Amino acid sequence: MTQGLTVDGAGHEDVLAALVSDQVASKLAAKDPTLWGPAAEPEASIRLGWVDLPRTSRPLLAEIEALRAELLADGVDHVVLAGMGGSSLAPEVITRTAGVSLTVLDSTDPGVIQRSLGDSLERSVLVVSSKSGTTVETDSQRRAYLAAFSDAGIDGPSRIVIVTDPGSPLASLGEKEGYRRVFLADPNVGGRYSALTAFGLVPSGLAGADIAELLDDAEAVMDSFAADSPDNPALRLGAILGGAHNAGRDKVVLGDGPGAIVGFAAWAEQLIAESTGKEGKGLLPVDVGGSSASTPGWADASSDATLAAIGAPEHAVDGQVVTDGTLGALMLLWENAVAIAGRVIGIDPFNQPDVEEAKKQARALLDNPNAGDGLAQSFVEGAVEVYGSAASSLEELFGSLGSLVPEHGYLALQAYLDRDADVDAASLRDLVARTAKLQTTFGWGPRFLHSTGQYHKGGHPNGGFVQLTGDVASDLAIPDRPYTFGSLQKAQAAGDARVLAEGRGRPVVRLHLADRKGGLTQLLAAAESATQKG
Ligand SMILES: O=P(O)(O)OC[C@H]1O[C@](O)(CO)[C@@H](O)[C@@H]1O
Repeated sequence: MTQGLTVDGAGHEDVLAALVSDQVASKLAAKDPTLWGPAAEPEASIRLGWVDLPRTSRPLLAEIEALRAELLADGVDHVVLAGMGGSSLAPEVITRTAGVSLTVLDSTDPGVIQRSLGDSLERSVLVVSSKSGTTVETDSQRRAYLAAFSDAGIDGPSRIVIVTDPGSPLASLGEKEGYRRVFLADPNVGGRYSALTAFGLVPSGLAGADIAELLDDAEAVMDSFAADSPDNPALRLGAILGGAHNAGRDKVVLGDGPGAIVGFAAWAEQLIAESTGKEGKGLLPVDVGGSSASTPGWADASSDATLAAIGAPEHAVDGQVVTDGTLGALMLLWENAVAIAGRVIGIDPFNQPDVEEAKKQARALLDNPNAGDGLAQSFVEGAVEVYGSAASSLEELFGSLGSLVPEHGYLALQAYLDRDADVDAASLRDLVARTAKLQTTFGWGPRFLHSTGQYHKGGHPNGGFVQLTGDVASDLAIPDRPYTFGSLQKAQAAGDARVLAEGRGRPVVRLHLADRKGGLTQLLAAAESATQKG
């Protein structure tokens, strides 16, 4: 057993034996880019920097600590992070685990942005994190903060810290505009593998998390992942995940045990979905929140899912795998295991071929907003407008969602709303899963587009999609852009709906809340009633 880490689970011993005899673990530790076949080799050759980050990231620690001290000396102690997907999910879980405060802006909802701008601006530093330096959400948030700093008489550039890849447009902008600091991250690490690079460490360290301990915890298990042995926990987890996929279990249910690391599943979702969900294959991560006998998707999971607990589950289930340990150890474990599962599944775990399409559609819709999502209006019930459904009432709609997809398909709820003010939307997941008796995911848009979005478009073609959108009470301009946050959010939902429905032939239903609060109350009541009847 590796110190600080447990992987408890069995199965697919043949797959494990093949991985051992092919020396996959030692080759991965040596950054061998040939492990995923010739087509993946060029990408893999520039994406394996993550395997030894617990050692190579050490020099960053002193730099981050020095900047934190400087900011604190200036009275700046409120850290806000603008970043999507791999540029924010790791800092979110790291800071939550450490119990320190970090405001994560990974939304285009005008209410979310306005609330953040109104919170302690005079004490704020904005960390703008983007590997590509071109992500529209992140750039828009940077613009909004610069304008707000300027309006408040604060020197904006001195309050902006950049994390990006060398040579990106954001790197040059940061230098040109004289931002407080530009951290150049290791370019040989992709976004979803970047937890232990500057992308994970800078915002977390500035917010006060013990990032040295995080690296220590990861380093403590790193060498055990290089062993070509059936006892190697990463090899075992990779064999279970990949072997299960190839035997028809195309979903991984992530169930938090009591006291599990909060937010780990949201981080793992991106790693699993973006890495494996492509070419009509892959593992759909389903974050079910708990792991009790009454958690929909956990105890009642069927033969299409592998159950993976984060921490010991409340309700043990046959065939489950339990992963437990420190955050640093778990992150490195899952990164290794997903890369290994990618080899078993037969895909390139380091590309994300289907993500760009929805971005293109959203850009086109910003230029031509009247084009919409192409879904016809079905009916209006109270504050809810329904598009793309054959049902004639909300209760009927919730009662019939399961029939949208084939046996062992899945449903995805995608809420382009405010994840604090409209948090009740997340309760729909359990109700829908219970009624449809299908694995059901829930994601906040546009956040999920940079996470599970790749799987929904590129993975197994057996998903049905329910978008939730809402009227905006008070919109917010994006400085020097011809669109607002509200219109960007709308275009992102419509763009993704178009790619899913027209591009991929997947069923898409949209529920638009003309009044968010009232509409959500109606949706919950209708879903509850469909559950009772179902
Ligand atoms: O760091 P960036 O370049 O802003 O990208 C953010 C996220 O967007 C994606 O490219 C997907 O859209 C992810 O892979 C990445 O983590």
